[in-house]
Amino acid sequence: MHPRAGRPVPPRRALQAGALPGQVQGLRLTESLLTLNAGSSSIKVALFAAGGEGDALPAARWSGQADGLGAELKARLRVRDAQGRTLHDAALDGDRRSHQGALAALLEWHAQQGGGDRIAAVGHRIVHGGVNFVAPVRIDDAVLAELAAFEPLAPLHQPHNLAGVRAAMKAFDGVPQVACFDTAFHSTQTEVNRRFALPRAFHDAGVRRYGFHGLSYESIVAQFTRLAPELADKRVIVAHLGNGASMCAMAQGRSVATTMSFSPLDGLTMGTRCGHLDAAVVLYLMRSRGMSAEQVEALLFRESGLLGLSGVSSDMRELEASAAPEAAEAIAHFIEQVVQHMGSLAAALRGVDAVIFTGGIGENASALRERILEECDWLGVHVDAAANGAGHARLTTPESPVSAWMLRTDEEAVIARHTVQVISA
Ligand SMILES: Nc1ncnc2c1ncn2[C@@H]1O[C@H](COP(=O)(O)OP(=O)(O)O)[C@@H](O)[C@H]1O
Ligand SMILES: CC(=O)OP(=O)(O)O
Ligand SMILES: [Mg+2]
Repeated sequence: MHPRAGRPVPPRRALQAGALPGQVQGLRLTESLLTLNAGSSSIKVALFAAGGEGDALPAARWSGQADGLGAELKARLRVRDAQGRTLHDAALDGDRRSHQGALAALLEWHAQQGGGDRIAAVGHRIVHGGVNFVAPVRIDDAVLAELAAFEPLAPLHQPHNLAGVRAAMKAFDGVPQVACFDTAFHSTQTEVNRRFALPRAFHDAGVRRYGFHGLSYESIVAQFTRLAPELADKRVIVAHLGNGASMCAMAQGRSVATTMSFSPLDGLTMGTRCGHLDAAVVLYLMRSRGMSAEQVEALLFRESGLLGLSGVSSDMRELEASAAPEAAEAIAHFIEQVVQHMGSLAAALRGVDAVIFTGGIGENASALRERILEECDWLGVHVDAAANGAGHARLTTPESPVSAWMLRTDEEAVIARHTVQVISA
């Protein structure tokens, strides 16, 4: 399947020692750059302006987020400045509720500003990098063609990621485009943890566990290294809980095991994805129910998870507000899966020193976080309900043997830093 499949992937530390997102060792941003991050229900775009003190990139001058994209949700586009003040806030209707429509709306808003920013580069989140892409890379036609081959493995992301590349190539003619991969962070895992128990030839052909949300995990490692350096160097489990959700076990800031695998379908219950599923269910659906590959894909990626369980919504805010018992059951399913995977990942690390929540749900749904933490009490995580409810960074009591934290992921800063490194190389 992949031409260079099977070649051992060299271990690499996701972040250079001492380099944190926002800091680029020995580099300086002299012109503006744009970052594009298409998630399964969102598009995030940020403009990093030229300047900054020393090697530090300034905070994004503005960041725009379109969320609630897709089927039944209320889509909105909001743009905020570096101080968090709202520059633009509008509902997205009709075609604008799609990823492409929302991106067009954002680029239009940017063009209307006429701020004279010369965009020196555009950095893109690309969800699937396969076997070959384990570091950020400048995009050309050959890279684009190779990345398009992964569209069937990440149907909710890769087509949007690559549409973003094409849109940016058109809007910013001749400007370098840089791909930053969700999968790259996990290239430090051992062969044992990257293998499915299939005949070896399949692994060599690229049928293996990749893992995703790597740019988010890099952001969390960098922030946690600043906040609690002694803990960041130990055994940490990060739960990235958003519309897509995964968890990662890390030792010394490097990925050891993660819940997503070949595609972003595996692991936890998600907004519209089923998470872990006995592969024989797929055979049954195709053989006994006569479903086509396209129908099975739609079922597992777009109609399952919280949406399928509740019949109400894929959006955690709507489920929390719903009185339907099915909505409560969907939330309970989500929590149970996080708790069970917490145990599994703690075993992968042979113990755990800290747990961190991030992502749209992990950062904002404090009542849900409290329920997860209570169920993890057996692991030595003793929740401080007041701190958790108040949205503090530290969520556990001072005596808790294992501490828990909430940190806001900043994939944009990671993309910006990688982009400066690639174009300066
Ligand atoms: N205040 C909140 N309370 C509960 N859930 C929230 C809140 N804010 C956002 N979320 C949930 O976060 C999820 C989106 O997460 P996000 O990480 O932004 O998405 P994506 O996976 O598309 O990047 C949605 O389920 C949304 O309901
Ligand atoms: C990989 C993935 O599921 O990403 P997101 O959570 O942004 O949809
Ligand atoms: Mg996301």
